[in-house]
Amino acid sequence: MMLLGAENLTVRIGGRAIIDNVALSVGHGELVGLIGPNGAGKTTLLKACLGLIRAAGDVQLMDRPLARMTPLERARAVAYLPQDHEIAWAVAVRHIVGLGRQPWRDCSAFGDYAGGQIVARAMARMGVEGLAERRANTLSGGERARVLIARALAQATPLLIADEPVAGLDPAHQIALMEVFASLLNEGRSVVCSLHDLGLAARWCTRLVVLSQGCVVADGPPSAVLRPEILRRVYGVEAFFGHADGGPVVMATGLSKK
Ligand SMILES: Nc1ncnc2c1ncn2[C@@H]1O[C@H](COP(=O)(O)OP(=O)(O)OP(=O)(O)O)[C@@H](O)[C@H]1O
Repeated sequence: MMLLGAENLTVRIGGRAIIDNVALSVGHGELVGLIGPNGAGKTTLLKACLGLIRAAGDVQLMDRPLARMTPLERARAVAYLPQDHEIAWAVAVRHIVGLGRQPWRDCSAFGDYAGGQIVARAMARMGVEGLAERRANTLSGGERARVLIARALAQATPLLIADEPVAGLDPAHQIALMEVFASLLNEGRSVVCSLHDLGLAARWCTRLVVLSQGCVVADGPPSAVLRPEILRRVYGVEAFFGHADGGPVVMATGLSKK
């Protein structure tokens, strides 16, 4: 079963194809990094896969047409972390994370017990247990991001779609987050996340999809995708490629000569 299957996906805004005939499929146990320059269409593609914007083409979630799923069915299939990490409400962090349980409210045979455990686990995974009673609108940017990721984890969906989840996180929290994502794969769950950090993409993702001007220009394992000619063509950068303990290292070192 595919968790996500998108075909012939096209998004037109103001007469321009922002997403141009894209195919994207995600199976179980994949950590897919969506990379590409600013304005390539990453956010638009993720939103189209979630049914959040109008798109032509076919999207299936767990082998079912997205268009025919109810909002509740969608919420049980996929969790979404938007790029904007705003929390306007002055409510306790544990309530924000608890919102992730909303799609499952009526189906626990044990009342709130199982849901409470899942919320606690999600907060522990993201290291925000100590913030449980804090008002969410008093958090730092990085804390807010981690709380919202915990909320998405509490939704306990097979698929998590995260738009730039590491933005605003310090290096330790970036790595911790990628470790959390990787740990979901053992449970058969999958993550699709847009990333700007090629080093994280190289080291943690099982697969990279490169978007450029609304088109997928590469799709494969990081070692096949993060090649000098692709980075030069797509980003206009030269990069350092190396190896360190535990995996590959990629870092943009300069702009390519025009
Ligand atoms: N509602 C809209 N109206 C006009 N243009 C739009 C709209 N939404 C997106 N675009 C344009 O579509 C293109 C793709 O935007 P998108 O946000 O998907 O890119 P992105 O790859 O996520 O970029 P970034 O890395 O900067 O976040 C951009 O040129 C953007 O200006």
